[in-house]
Amino acid sequence: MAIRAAVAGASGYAGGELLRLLLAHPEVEIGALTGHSNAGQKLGALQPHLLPLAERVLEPTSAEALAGHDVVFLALPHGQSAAVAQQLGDEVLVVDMGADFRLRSPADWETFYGSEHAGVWPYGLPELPGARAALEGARRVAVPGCYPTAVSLALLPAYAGGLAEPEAVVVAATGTSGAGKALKPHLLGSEVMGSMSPYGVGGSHRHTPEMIQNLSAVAGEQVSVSFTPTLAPMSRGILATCSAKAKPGATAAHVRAAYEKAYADEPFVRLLPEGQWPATASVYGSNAVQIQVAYDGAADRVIAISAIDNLTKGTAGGAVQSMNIALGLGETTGLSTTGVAP
Ligand SMILES: NC(=O)C1=CN([C@@H]2O[C@H](COP(=O)(O)OP(=O)(O)OC[C@H]3O[C@@H](n4cnc5c(N)ncnc54)[C@H](OP(=O)(O)O)[C@@H]3O)[C@@H](O)[C@H]2O)C=CC1
Ligand SMILES: CC(=O)N[C@@H](CCC(=O)OP(=O)(O)O)C(=O)O
Repeated sequence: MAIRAAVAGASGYAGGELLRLLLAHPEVEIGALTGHSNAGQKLGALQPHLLPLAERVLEPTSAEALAGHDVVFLALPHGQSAAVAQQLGDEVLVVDMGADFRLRSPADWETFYGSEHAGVWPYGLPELPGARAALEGARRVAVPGCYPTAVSLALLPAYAGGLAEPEAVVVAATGTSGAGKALKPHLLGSEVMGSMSPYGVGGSHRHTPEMIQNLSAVAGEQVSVSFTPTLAPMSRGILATCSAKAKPGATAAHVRAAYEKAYADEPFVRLLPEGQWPATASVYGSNAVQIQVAYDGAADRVIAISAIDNLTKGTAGGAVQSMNIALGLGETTGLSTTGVAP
């Protein structure tokens, strides 16, 4: 019997990408689709690339509209998920693509999001140690932020292998879809085209505590992350350049071996052959994470670079991968590592 899935926030970028993936998922039947200001509109007017769903009408987001499904995906702005989730019952799988249940520290939540902490759910980054076990049979899942996905996977083998000092420096470029569909003056075409610019500098980006949470758990010691996001003139993609000083005794061979071992059996993470470098174009529309690592002997630093599609592995693909694990389906069902090029 098909798994019936509802999508709240179906008019947004994350909801749209999720629906693209669910349309190709062999076990899923798409149920209710809800929106907010666009409730009452046909999906075809808002997500014209989703032709099979063009005639579907968005309902207002409510517990009644989302009732009667096996899975409810929440692709809502931060702070909106808890109130909806608590009305849905314990037996339904709720997959939250927002930030509300990602952070373990209430103090971090309050500092970076400025509201009351809603709680913590099993974290939907299966590649982290222990994460798959926590997701199996779960009925609540917090999908990671897009930057924390790219950065955590880039640095995981370095910290798990004890090869890097606990002071990471990350500079990452992202596409404009990361900011969602709502109108923002700094995201007008004329501001973004032909230019790259930093934002959220100096430890102020809300994904910083999530990266610290992930990397510290892997390293077994507190890791600091100096994170600088930049906006690039592309619709999708994240390229994260991450580095940390090497621990004494680390060599290029140790670093390569640690990365090969960490990702040998991961279906979506690909350590590229030496000499090849990740590119956002190579993972466009795919659930793949491309990674390359180098040891810079002159600076004695480990340099790890990852590329993901922020909307796919960075959000909707991670949500589907987590759903598959939670429901006992094959983890890769309905997901692809094949991108679109050129
Ligand atoms: N874009 C990305 O790359 C990523 C996004 N996410 C997360 O996914 C979630 C959605 O982001 P995204 O799709 O980019 O954002 P969008 O702005 O594109 O979409 C937001 C969605 O939420 C609905 N919505 C807006 N306000 C409310 C409200 N007050 N109550 C209920 N629904 C509301 C909108 O409905 P309507 O249009 O009808 O008003 C729309 O469907 C966010 O939490 C975001 O952090 C996570 C990782 C990456
Ligand atoms: C360009 C841009 O603004 N990108 C977003 C990406 C974050 C994101 O979408 O993730 P969550 O909202 O799920 O945490 C940002 O930096 O805030």
